[in-house]
Amino acid sequence: MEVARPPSTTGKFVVVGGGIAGVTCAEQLAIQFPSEDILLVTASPVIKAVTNFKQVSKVLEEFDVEEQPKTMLENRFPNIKIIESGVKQLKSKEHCILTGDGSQHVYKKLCLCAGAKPKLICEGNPYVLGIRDTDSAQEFQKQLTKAKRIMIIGNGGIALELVYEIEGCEIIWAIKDKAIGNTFFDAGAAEFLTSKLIDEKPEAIIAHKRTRYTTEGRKQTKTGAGNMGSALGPDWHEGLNLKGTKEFSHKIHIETMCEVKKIYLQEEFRISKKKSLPFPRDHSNQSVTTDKEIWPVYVELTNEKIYGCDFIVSATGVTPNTEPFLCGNSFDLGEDGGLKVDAHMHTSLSDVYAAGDICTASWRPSPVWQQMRLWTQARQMGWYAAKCMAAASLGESTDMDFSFELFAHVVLLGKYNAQGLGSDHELMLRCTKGQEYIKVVMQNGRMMGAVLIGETDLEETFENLILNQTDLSSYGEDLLDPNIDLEDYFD
Ligand SMILES: Cc1cc2nc3c(=O)[nH]c(=O)nc-3n(C[C@H](O)[C@H](O)[C@H](O)COP(=O)(O)OP(=O)(O)OC[C@H]3O[C@@H](n4cnc5c(N)ncnc54)[C@H](O)[C@@H]3O)c2cc1C
Ligand SMILES: NC(=O)C1=CN([C@@H]2O[C@H](COP(=O)(O)OP(=O)(O)OC[C@H]3O[C@@H](n4cnc5c(N)ncnc54)[C@H](OP(=O)(O)O)[C@@H]3O)[C@@H](O)[C@H]2O)C=CC1
Repeated sequence: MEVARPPSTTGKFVVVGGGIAGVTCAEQLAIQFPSEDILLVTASPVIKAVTNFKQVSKVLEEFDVEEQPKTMLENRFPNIKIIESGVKQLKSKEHCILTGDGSQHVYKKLCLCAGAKPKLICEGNPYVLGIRDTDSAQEFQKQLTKAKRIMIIGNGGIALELVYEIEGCEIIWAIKDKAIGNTFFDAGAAEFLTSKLIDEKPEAIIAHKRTRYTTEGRKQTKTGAGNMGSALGPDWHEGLNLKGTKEFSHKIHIETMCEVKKIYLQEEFRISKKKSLPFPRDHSNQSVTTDKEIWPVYVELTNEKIYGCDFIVSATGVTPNTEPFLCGNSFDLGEDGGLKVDAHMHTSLSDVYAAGDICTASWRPSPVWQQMRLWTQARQMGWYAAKCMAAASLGESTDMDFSFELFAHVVLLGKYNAQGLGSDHELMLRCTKGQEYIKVVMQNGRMMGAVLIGETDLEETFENLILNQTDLSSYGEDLLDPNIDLEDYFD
């Protein structure tokens, strides 16, 4: 009897992942090698493409991201062949990958761009949700329409956006830090934002002006059970109705400096005979009042408070999605579990590159750059990985891309939170309540980073000051004097 043999391909370049990093990498390879077939293997039926890209200044960039059917990419680049199947195994010694549909694809150079997945506070609990892709965002929306109260854990990008966006549902927001938004802002910026929480949505304040995100036919793009879609991005909640069962707009209570100690399901909680707290309206009698409502799930915090809720959102960061590639391969991994890459986006395995959320940048970074798992960096890394793969295959050398000279993301520049600068730095602030918040981080008279919230028009000037490491000691505090037009001085 004849046994059907799995299809097999041989390509010079194979890219895994249909997110920003993988698609940008495949596009660049397709441009550089128009007569070669570039194989893009992805688990999701839709891909993420960068459109309307504009270099605003040396490092600041503006672009839109579109979720598109894969045929659109193949039409734009006829030499890109997309295979919709998840990689199950990497056989790095044989230079091939095996996919879920039973095929085998041989590569000369491979770039892994399989993204990351939510790092949940508790795996396998149906009341603990993470948000990553279109499917998980829709599941969250579905649960929210039935909810009266939810708990949000985490103090990063997703939590910050959710607390502003959700309406008609009580939110208990539990954070490890003293102030909100710690991943992106310091306490001063957080206070500026908190005072606005009541009257304005953050987009108006943080001005997500550099990236826009659109989906084509969101409903038709389900990835199906078990398959991971690519990560969402700015405006991901547009088109989702983030409304609970109640009529009010926002009701948020923040519990600071605490973590989750234990999660009880309803029955476990009943047996434990512990008491849960109502939504805190009056802090003075919080300790004596108990919640009469029966909730599906209860969360005990490390500050001993217990709240019942409909479900919990674990917005507690991501873990690089390395699992399908590790078996039988001795990759060097970063502390965060990502595939370590060198200054040429090359992993520790021969001819295997990585870019985007899956990788951990392990080169010696510029003093004003750090890795953050963001869209902007996924695009830059995908583009640069393609450049390095092309150069290596042509026997040419490459210089580190300029985008890694200075960290720049929306309103944040360089070491905006004095990351890694030790105690030997100064902060200067200019804040006009409700209008602008400007912070600069100075070290030895040089600007190392900045936060610019509001219409400050200082982005380019500050970018130049940081990149050039101009000696600003003679200006002292006048640097932020609103009567001095900095642009005239330094542009
Ligand atoms: C809710 C949310 C909001 C965000 N908002 C912002 C924002 O405002 N600004 C910003 O800069 N960043 C934002 N981010 C972060 C940003 O989306 C990610 O950093 C970026 O998209 C990562 O791109 P990537 O290509 O590395 O990975 P992903 O986009 O995760 O793509 C990974 C791809 O790999 C595929 N894949 C996975 N496993 C396999 C496998 N085994 N075989 C084949 N294919 C596989 C997936 O299907 C997917 O196509 C947000 C993230 C989330 C979750
Ligand atoms: N506007 C933007 O740029 C946005 C970007 N994103 C990106 O999407 C990805 C996922 O977002 P998100 O989940 O918010 O991740 P982030 O990495 O932004 O934030 C995670 C937050 O959770 C905290 N945390 C981690 N573990 C625990 C724990 N066990 N208990 C309590 N708190 C914990 C972290 O604190 P600590 O750091 O102290 O560990 C941090 O405050 C990230 O890559 C993020 O950058 C998402 C939305 C918007």
